[in-house]
Amino acid sequence: MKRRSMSDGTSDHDTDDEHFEFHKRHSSECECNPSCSKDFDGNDPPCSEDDSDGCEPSTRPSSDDEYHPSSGEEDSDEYEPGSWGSKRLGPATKKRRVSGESSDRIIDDGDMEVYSARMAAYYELKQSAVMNDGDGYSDNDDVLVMDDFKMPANTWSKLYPYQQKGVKWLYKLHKRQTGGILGDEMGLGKTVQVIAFLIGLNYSKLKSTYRWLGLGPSIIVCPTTVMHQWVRHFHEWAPELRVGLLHSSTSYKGKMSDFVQEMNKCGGILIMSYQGLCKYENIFHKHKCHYVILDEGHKVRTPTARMTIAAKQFKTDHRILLSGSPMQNNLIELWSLFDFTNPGLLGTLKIFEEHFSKPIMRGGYENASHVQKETSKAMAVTLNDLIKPFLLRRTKKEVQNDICLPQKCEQVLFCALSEEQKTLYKDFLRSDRVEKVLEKRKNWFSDAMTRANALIAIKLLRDICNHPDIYLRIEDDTDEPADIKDRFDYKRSGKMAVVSTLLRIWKQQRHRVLLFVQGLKTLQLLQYFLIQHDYSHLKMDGSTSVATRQSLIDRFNNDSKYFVFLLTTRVGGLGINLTGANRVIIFDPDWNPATDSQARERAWRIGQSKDVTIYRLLSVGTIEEKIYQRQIFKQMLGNRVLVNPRVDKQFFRTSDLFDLFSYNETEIDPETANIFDKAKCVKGVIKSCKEDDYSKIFSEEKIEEMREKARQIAAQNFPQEKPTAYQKEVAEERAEKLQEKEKLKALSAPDLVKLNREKAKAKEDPSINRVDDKVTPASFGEALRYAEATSQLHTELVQGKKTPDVVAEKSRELKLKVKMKETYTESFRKYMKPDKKKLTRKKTGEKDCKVYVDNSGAVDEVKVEGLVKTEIKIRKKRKAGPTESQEDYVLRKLLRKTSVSAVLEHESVVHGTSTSTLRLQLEAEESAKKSMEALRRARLDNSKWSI
Ligand SMILES: Nc1ncnc2c1ncn2[C@@H]1O[C@H](COP(=O)(O)OP(=O)(O)OP(=O)(O)O)[C@@H](O)[C@H]1O
Repeated sequence: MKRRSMSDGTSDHDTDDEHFEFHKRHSSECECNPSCSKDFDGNDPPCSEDDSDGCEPSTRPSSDDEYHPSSGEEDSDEYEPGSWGSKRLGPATKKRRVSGESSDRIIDDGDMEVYSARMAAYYELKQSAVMNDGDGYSDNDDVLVMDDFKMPANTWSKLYPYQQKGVKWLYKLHKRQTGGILGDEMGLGKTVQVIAFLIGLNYSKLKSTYRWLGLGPSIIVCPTTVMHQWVRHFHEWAPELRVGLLHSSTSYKGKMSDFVQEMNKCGGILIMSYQGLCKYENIFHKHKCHYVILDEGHKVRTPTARMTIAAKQFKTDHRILLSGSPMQNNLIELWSLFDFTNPGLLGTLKIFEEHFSKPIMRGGYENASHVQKETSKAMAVTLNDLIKPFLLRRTKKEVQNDICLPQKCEQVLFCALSEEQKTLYKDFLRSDRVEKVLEKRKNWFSDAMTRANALIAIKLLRDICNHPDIYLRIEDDTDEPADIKDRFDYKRSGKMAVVSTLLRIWKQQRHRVLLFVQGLKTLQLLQYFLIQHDYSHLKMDGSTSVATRQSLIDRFNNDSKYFVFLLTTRVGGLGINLTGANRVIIFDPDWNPATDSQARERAWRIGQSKDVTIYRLLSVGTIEEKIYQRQIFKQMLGNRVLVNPRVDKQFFRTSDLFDLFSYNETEIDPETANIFDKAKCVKGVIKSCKEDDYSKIFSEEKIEEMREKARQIAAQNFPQEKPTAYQKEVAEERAEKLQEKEKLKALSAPDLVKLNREKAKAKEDPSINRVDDKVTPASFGEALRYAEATSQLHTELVQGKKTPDVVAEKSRELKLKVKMKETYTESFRKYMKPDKKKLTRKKTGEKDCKVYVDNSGAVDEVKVEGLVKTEIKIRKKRKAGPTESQEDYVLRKLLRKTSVSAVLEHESVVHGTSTSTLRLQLEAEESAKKSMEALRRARLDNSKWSI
């Protein structure tokens, strides 16, 4: 049998695929290596795809920790030949990069020459008036934030109020010489808060316990993909700080040990990747540093992983961890994060596991006794109280008043398998491979071989769910035919057929899409599909070189010609800003709920101006449903500890292997929808809107484009010497709209937020309306009617049907009525409702074109057939039909025309279910007290305890 070769050092490490290949090649019985510890939920093996350095040692989950992290990591620490020693930037390149001319790549300050040139350019700019950028602050103004902690006023003023609170919180930790977790939801500006805090430290010149004045040398560890984003943020917010990359893409030219020393001496900031932690640990552990900040710090959630151990070795008094998803799979992970920031706070791992992790987890199962449930709750309350001072977490909902984000709608789509997939799925479940796994199901978790076999079997089931080709190509093990791209048939996959419908509609609606997938092979097939359909797209996975990732991101965000960004969840899902898109598809679920949430948050974050819709696709009745259910379990567990420990939540019972290796063909009623019976589940067909409610089908731009086309045809067929008042009005309106669009494009993120806030305010207060450029107390409806009536009077004046005097008199009357806020009378109505226009259809002679002309002879409306599939009728003001949003329209189409059988609202699944339990508080509290006592003892014994 021929095998496809393993990926080389620079390939994607973000998929299960290599892992699978590894098993296939190294196993005997079912070709699986029993020593591999990747657990049932997709945890990391030593050979894990995410960890090219082999940072992760074997970690064996205990049976109680049924759900462990999935291999979270995203990338290889790609090596560019000749870096460190030989990579040189020509002076021209340097100059261009420093001056910020069109350059794809962001360059760090590793090379002293580059830094000096950047500083020279910066000071030159600062001298000029440009730097007094209208904030109302001069460069010398500062703000006394608290105690002696100061900050330049123009930085402080740019922070949102909740961010200012975040900076104060960081300073409080600093004063107490303790660490903490900044756990704000993704996209709320954790990076910005940390940089502002560091600017403050630098600016305040406070004395530290060590020899540094202000800010000393600091280290930021982050995912490889966002290293350049950090550099960019520093250059924007703290241009004077020297920031170097401890990575092959740095501009430094010498040995890395010299580089670390140089940066340490000059108090610079080193940015490095998690892979770098293992690679360079011997170098940076020699130096003491002021601050160590772990961005996406949940990466150190596995206590025994090498990168976790390396992170905990830094010589520093101040440790900050940033993570939008601090708890992902279980409580041990939370322990590991606090063990980095506040060593000893949660006792030893053993004590924590026994007294917190297990009881809280057990009480979460559906079959837990009342005592277990109450104990779980009491322990969660205790744990929540313990960590509260060291964890700051704000959700987007909580700070909505500050940031005014547009709406987000997140749905789970249950897609049926295609007939071919169903056959493959059922055959596989009946195969020897599955039988062997199930034979040993009693001890499957403790037996490495069975666990590994189960993992492979699950992987294959997931492959079938994605597309038969992925599975068949592995099973047949034939060479990839050259014409696979052309022969590829997406319809053989139920989910891909749904993607096809979604993309078709979204293309019409002019939305832009992030398409996230887990595996490389699925990614490849989806790319074939995009090419076949001529959808312009970009792609990013682990094989994309680190240095070009940021420029790809920028390209997508800034160039609307790209319709789809195809990404692997692990590479594209972490830390980056992709606000250019407003539609997200998560093609297959990850065991780790945070992986999918992180992906979705790339679009719904500060800087997004449009409403965002997210679709998670699940193959109904299959393993994917089970994975999703476990995601919810984990998410509820996280909420119990981090959000509200007092709330009862209905969890699941522990799983049986049979449960995972089963297939429920009932497509109409997905199991998940039944479990979360209180969640909003849309089954069947949504009430339809009027077919001609085109605003739901086409984007505003598209409709405007069609209108324009119609106008052009009308103008050709009915040339008029003078434009009518209506036409003038329309032209003016159009010009205004265009201007507004241009303005919006030029707005910065905070200005956009400000604008959104004003709009939201105006929506809330219907009494604020502008008539004749004055704010009137009239209701919006009245103001509109007034505007219509005035416009009608004006038309009649132009047509010579009324004299100027009469029009002026009537206008005055109208104005008066609006101002007096009267309900409109008969006489008023007379003006408001102009006679119905008698429309006559005229033959234009041009094919596919109908023009309607009103009785005054003016072209009222043009209908162009064939321009788009459906006839477009754009009448003036149509009475609003049943309000169907674009999302409802899409769902209706999916339910009617594709294999989607049901839709669940994700948020209502996570937050909406509850069951009442008997309260056995006394026993629970007693148990909680005992655990606290054990923890106290553990703390005393723990030599690491430092607070
Ligand atoms: N006060 C602000 N003014 C302008 N832009 C801001 C501000 N705060 C945040 N942003 C912008 O919001 C976006 C998200 O910020 P950032 O990347 O820091 O979020 P995050 O919380 O670190 O997200 P994640 O958890 O996904 O990494 C960035 O583009 C950032 O520039």
